[in-house]
Amino acid sequence: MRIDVVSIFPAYLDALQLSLAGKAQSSGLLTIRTHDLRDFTRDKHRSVDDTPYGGGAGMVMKAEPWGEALDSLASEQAVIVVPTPSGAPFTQRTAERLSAESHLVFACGRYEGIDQRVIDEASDRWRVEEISLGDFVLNGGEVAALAMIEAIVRLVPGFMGNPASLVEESHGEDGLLEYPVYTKPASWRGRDVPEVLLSGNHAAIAAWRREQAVERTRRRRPDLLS
Ligand SMILES: N#Cc1c(-c2ccc3ccn(Cc4cccnc4)c3c2)n[nH]c1N
Repeated sequence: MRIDVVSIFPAYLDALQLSLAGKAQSSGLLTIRTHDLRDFTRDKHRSVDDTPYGGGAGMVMKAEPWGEALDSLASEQAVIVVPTPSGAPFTQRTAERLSAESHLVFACGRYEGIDQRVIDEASDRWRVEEISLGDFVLNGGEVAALAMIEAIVRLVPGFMGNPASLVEESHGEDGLLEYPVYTKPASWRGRDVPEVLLSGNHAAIAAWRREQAVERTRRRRPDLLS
């Protein structure tokens, strides 16, 4: 999989070179490249924003640099992912679907957003997905792109050292939240690991974990049970 990320703050995405993403890149599973939108400007001030038509507060990202950037970076089979507060919710299903793609181009906006004509023109040439990380307001798309990319690349076959760790996950196939987890020591500050987890009785452990997952989901995310 190839991922290109375009931003006026490309250094925001440096974290992707760490941890698993960095390892996957060295193994050839994944190529992640970040790009500065200003490198696609043609004026001496390297302008990327201007005042909004129709008035209103803030600035809007100019169409020209984005057009040049997508022309240069997006392959025919690319999916253009546009993080935006007005997008469709990003879910585990979204991550699963995008993890099957060969090329993703993340367009990270700032200010009040990107000139709509960029999205409209791109939609005539590529698959475009406007996606929101959640119902809260960020100052730009970079943090959302980081989260989405991490959720996506960990599902790429061969990426996670132990694929089994992908099986029992919160928001996984059964739609429940994850059960509580414990490790050594068996007793810590007077708090003991639940006996069943030390029993070696795998059926009882599985039943306890399911019960915990259902109870946790009922308390924290009743919407997942409806
Ligand atoms: N995904 C996602 C997001 C964003 C987000 C993503 C991209 C941009 C580009 C600019 N802003 C600021 C801005 C703020 C308010 C209105 N319009 C724009 C962005 C916010 N905010 N919250 C999310 N879940």
